[in-house]
Amino acid sequence: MSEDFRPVLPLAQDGHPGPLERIRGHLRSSLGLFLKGSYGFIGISRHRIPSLPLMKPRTLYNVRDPELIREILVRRFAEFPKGKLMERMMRKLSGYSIFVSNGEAWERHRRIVDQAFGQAGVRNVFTLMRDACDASIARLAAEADSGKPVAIDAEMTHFAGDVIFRTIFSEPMSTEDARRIFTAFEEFQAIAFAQGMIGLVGVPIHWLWSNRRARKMAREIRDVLNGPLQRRLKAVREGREVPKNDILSVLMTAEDPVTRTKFEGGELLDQIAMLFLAGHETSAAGLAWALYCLAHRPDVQKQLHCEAQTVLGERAPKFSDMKRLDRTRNVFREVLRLYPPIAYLSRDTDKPEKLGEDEIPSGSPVVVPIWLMHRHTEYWKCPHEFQPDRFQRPETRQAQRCAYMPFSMGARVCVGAAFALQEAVLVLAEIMRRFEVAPVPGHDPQPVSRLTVRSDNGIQLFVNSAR
Ligand code: HEM
Repeated sequence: MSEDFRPVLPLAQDGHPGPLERIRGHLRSSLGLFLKGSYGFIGISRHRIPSLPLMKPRTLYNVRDPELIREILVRRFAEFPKGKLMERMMRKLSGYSIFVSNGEAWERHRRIVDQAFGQAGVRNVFTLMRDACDASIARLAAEADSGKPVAIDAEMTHFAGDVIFRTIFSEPMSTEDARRIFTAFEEFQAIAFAQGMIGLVGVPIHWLWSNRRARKMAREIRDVLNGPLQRRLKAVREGREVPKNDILSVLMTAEDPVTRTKFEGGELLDQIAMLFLAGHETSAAGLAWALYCLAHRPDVQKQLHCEAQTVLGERAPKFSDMKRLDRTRNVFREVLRLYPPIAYLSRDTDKPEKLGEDEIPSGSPVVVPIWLMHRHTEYWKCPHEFQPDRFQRPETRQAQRCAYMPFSMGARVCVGAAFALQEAVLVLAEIMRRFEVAPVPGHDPQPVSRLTVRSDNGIQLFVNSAR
C-alpha cells in the first residue's frame, strides 16, 4: 500500500489456450486480445477473423501508429465510419442516435447535441451535479466506519447515473429506478458484447436467441427514461412552468441551424437513452478505478485531501472551484490513461481504403486500441504505473499528443468530455475531503472490457471518515 503499488492488469492470455478457451475468453472481455508484448509495437497489425464456412474471410486491422490514428479519427473520419454491427446492437436501446449514426444524420445529431454540452451547458448544470454529489456523499457516510467493505463500483454507477438523470430531467433518480436501470443495463451490455463478438465472425445477430432478452432489457431502460420525458412533454403542452437550464430543455428546443429541424417524438427518447448510457457508464467506470488506485496510495489521498481543504474549506463547491483542483484532475486523467473506460474504438470501411502501406478492403473492421496506446512503451515512461504527477511534467506533452485519447479525437470526440471531467473532479474532491479509502485484503479487481472497462469481480473498498 504505497508507491510500490502496481495497478492490476487483465489476465493476459499467455501461453497457448485451446480454441474453446480462447473463444470463451473473447466472449468475456476484449482485453484478452491485448497480449503481453503488444505494448511496444508501432504500425498496423492484421488479424484474420475466423469465419463461417462459405463466407469470405475478413481481416481486422489494429492500428497503433499515432499518425495513422489521426488519419482515421481526424483527417479522414468520414472514410472510417462507425461500424454497422455496433449500430445493430444498440438500435434496440437507443435507435439510430448520435453514438452510432453516420453521415448527414450524425452531422445533424451532433449539431443539436453540441448545443446542450457547450461551456454554458456544463456551467448551467453544475448545481444539479452538486446535488447528485451530495446524495452520493450521504450514502457513503451511511456506510463509512462500519468495518464492512463498500461496493464502490456500484456506488459510482449510482452517482454517475444520478448525475446524468438530474442534469437531463432536473429530477433525482429514485433508488428503485436506479436498481431497474443498472440491472437491465448490466445484462444488456453482456449480451451486446457477446453478440458483437459473434457478429464479427459473420453470424447475423438477428438470428440470435439472446435478442429477445436484449429487447426486454432495452424496454426496461427506455421505460424508466420515458416517464420523466412524458411528464415534461405534458407540462409543456399544458403551458406549465418547466426547467430551463437542464439538458432536456435544450434538446427539446434546440434547432439544427442547417436543416432547421428539431428532435421530435421517438427521436428525443432515442437520443436521451444514448446520452444517459454513454454519459453514466463511462464516468462510473473511470471513477471506480480512480478510487481503487487512490485506496492503494494513501500519500496521494493526503495530497487530494489537502487540495480540497485549501480550495473548498468547509463550504459547498462552486463552478469556479473546479479549475483550481489540479491534483484531483491529474489523478482522474492518469486513471483514464490506465483504465480508459472505452478500451478501443471500432470503425468500418464502406469502400477500399489505403491506410499507410495497407490496402484495406471494403467491409473491414479497423480498431484503434486506446488501451494499448495509453500504455505504449515508446511514448510513456513506466506505462503500467500510477503516476498522476506525470501530467504536470513537460516530457509527458509528447505522449499526450500522440498516445492519449480517452475521449477519442477529431469530429467524433466525446461530446461529454468537459461534463465528465467536471463531475469527476467534483465527486473525487468531495470524497477525498471527507473520507479515506483503503483496499480490502484478498480482493483484487479483474479488469475486463465489454462495452466499457469494468472489474469482473467488482471493486470493494473500506471507507472511513477522514482523520
Ligand atoms: C470519463 C467519461 C467518458 C469517457 C472516457 C468517454 C469516452 C468517449 C469516447 C472514447 C468516445 C468515442 C467513441 C467512438 O468514437 O467510438 C465517446 C463518444 C461519446 N460520448 Fe463520451 N465519454 C465519457 C463521458 C461521456 C458523458 C458524460 C457523455 C454525455 C453526458 C458522453 C457522451 C458521448 C457521446 C454522445 C458520444 C458520441 C459522440 C459522436 O459520435 O459524435 N460521454 N465518449
